[in-house]
Amino acid sequence: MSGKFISFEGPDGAGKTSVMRQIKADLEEQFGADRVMYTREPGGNHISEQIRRVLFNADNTDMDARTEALLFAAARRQHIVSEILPALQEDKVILCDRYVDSSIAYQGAGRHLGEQEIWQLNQFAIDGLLPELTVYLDVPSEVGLRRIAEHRSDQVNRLDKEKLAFHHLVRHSFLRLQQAHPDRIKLVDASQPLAKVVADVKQVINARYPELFN
Ligand SMILES: Nc1ncnc2c1ncn2[C@@H]1O[C@H](COP(=O)(O)OP(=O)(O)OP(=O)(O)O)[C@@H](O)[C@H]1O
Ligand SMILES: Cc1cn([C@H]2C[C@H](O)[C@@H](COP(=O)(O)O)O2)c(=O)[nH]c1=O
Repeated sequence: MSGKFISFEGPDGAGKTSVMRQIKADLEEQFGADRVMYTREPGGNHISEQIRRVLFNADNTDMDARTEALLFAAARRQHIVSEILPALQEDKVILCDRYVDSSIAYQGAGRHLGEQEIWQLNQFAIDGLLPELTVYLDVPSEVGLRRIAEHRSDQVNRLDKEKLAFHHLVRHSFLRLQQAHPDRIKLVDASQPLAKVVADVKQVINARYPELFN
């Protein structure tokens, strides 16, 4: 098995955490815990986790949109260097909760900074590193936000609190990204029951990496 970089994307409440938990457990059963790494953006190491706290602090209502975009890119850079590159060197399967597509959708479209501008900004951070496979969990914004409101109201972050119009812009940006990069980004209908979503995600991963979930 050689290193594999798989990212998971989706609007808030799409079910990434729930799906990735199951995918990680099943891969660990197949290959052993030391061959699989779950990690998340922004975060995954002590520097990026500090940036995460600044980004999601509900008191930071006056944060400028470009500041926000730069902080996400900075957290991404550190995460690549501290987590992703070493895990690739160690031939692990990397399950990464969000990556550059989230910045394009949330900051580029949601914050009106421009998708191309955010892509350009992030080139310095990612230095050419893209996942081989991105699983995009698609769910209508209303459904995702309802799930969060019903089950996770204690953990609502600064971005979850944005208005519905913001979340619509984010989702449609993800859909455009998927259409522009159909080889890398695979769409899974995440409005289905969780077990079916997990089964569909496994199928998508297996299609790219036949040795996984065979
Ligand atoms: N397919 C599903 N059907 C119904 N409920 C679901 C489904 N997937 C996840 N949920 C529930 O929706 C809520 C949000 O799920 P989860 O935390 O996995 O989403 P997420 O994409 O990681 O969210 P966020 O982007 O905000 O971190 C949880 O309470 C979870 O139990
Ligand atoms: C990487 C990244 C994330 N975001 C947003 C998307 C979500 O609202 C939060 C992350 O929370 P989650 O529980 O980990 O899904 O941050 C963003 O706006 N831009 C980014 O680049």
